[in-house]
Amino acid sequence: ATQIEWWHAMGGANGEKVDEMAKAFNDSQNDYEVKPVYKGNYTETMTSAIAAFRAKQQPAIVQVFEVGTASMMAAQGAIYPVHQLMKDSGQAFDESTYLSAVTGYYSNSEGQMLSLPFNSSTPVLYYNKDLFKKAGISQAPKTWQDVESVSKKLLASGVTCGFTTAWQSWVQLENLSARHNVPFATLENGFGGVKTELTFNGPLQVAHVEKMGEWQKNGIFSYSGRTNDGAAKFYSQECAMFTESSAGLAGIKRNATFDFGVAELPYWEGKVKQPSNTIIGGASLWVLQGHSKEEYKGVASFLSFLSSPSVQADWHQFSGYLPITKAAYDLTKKQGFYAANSGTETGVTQMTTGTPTANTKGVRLGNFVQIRGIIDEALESVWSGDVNAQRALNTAVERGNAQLRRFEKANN
Ligand SMILES: O=P(O)(O)OC[C@H](O)CO
Repeated sequence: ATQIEWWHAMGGANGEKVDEMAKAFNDSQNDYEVKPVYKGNYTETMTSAIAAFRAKQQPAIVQVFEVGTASMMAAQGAIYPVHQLMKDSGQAFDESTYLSAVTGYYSNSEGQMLSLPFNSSTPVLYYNKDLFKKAGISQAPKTWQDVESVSKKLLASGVTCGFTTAWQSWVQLENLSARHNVPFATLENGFGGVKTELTFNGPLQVAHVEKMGEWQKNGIFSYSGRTNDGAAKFYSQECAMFTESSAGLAGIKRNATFDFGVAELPYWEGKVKQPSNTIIGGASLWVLQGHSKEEYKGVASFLSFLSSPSVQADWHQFSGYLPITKAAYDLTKKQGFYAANSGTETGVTQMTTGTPTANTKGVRLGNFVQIRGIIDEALESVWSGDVNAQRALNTAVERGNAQLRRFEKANN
């Protein structure tokens, strides 16, 4: 069989599921063998793929997080656009069967899909129902004001921390901005071109980060690191709430020894009438140039397999990643999964309510990996009490804009 390498960043429960999916594809036919290779976290996987490409050792498929999207789109000689691959391989491929809220992010200006949004997510709030009960709280928080008042009750009942967060830039700045229909960057958050400039140092973001700085001091918030390390504090019941990707679900289901609920990402009451949709995260599968026609036929067949309603629905239900096709969503509904597993539809409805605006389609920036690092440093300087929110965000905007100008120069 023709071998196809698939580099990915899925660890833990979702990593095991990835192996299972590749095996199911391999067992379903005799021509191709997909070999999934775990390359570390998202940044490590992307860095390895770039290095491998330079050394002409690149895999046929690589999973790249949403942060790397603009860079991948710009790497024209290195990628094989998925819509083109499907056409060249004679695979049936209808872009309209995918959820537009998801595919819009990974399509070019002509609406053609450049990568396959294999695992798209959006952030939600997980909460520990047992600890809530003990503290006499009967409702999940809807607003950040609620998060504060609920946390005070939790702390009074003996809980160590109100909430922690995963992916602080994604949840507490990128999605915070979208939820309040406020720009994170100019030119439609970067969708409008490489001349985009960061704007996340506005009044909404500054007030939120300032508040979180205060909460870090009084125990309402507890910082846990840049990716999803906060999960450990939620599992151990140190923190009663956790803002994290919808795909945190697989790990929580496996590790939580308590009853938990899923609520929508909070918003600030008084700062927006109706909160807007949250935005996309997770990753997509990019096909890289430099392989044989036969391998590409296998890749196309594998991508069709991954998009098929039963495989998609199973992956969505197991992981908490969004269903990428309407058929997978309908199938999940028909199977009674949402009704039987309360909270599992939260991410989907939150992501697809209302019509996306220029501020809520997503964030697509060049050198975003570096910009996330700059934002992480800025936020950490606030959590440690060294710098105030306004100054920290001003500095991050200034340093981030320098990264954007560098990208503009290289890609204009
Ligand atoms: O945990 P994931 O895979 O949903 O990804 C979350 C963020 O989008 C990473 O940038």
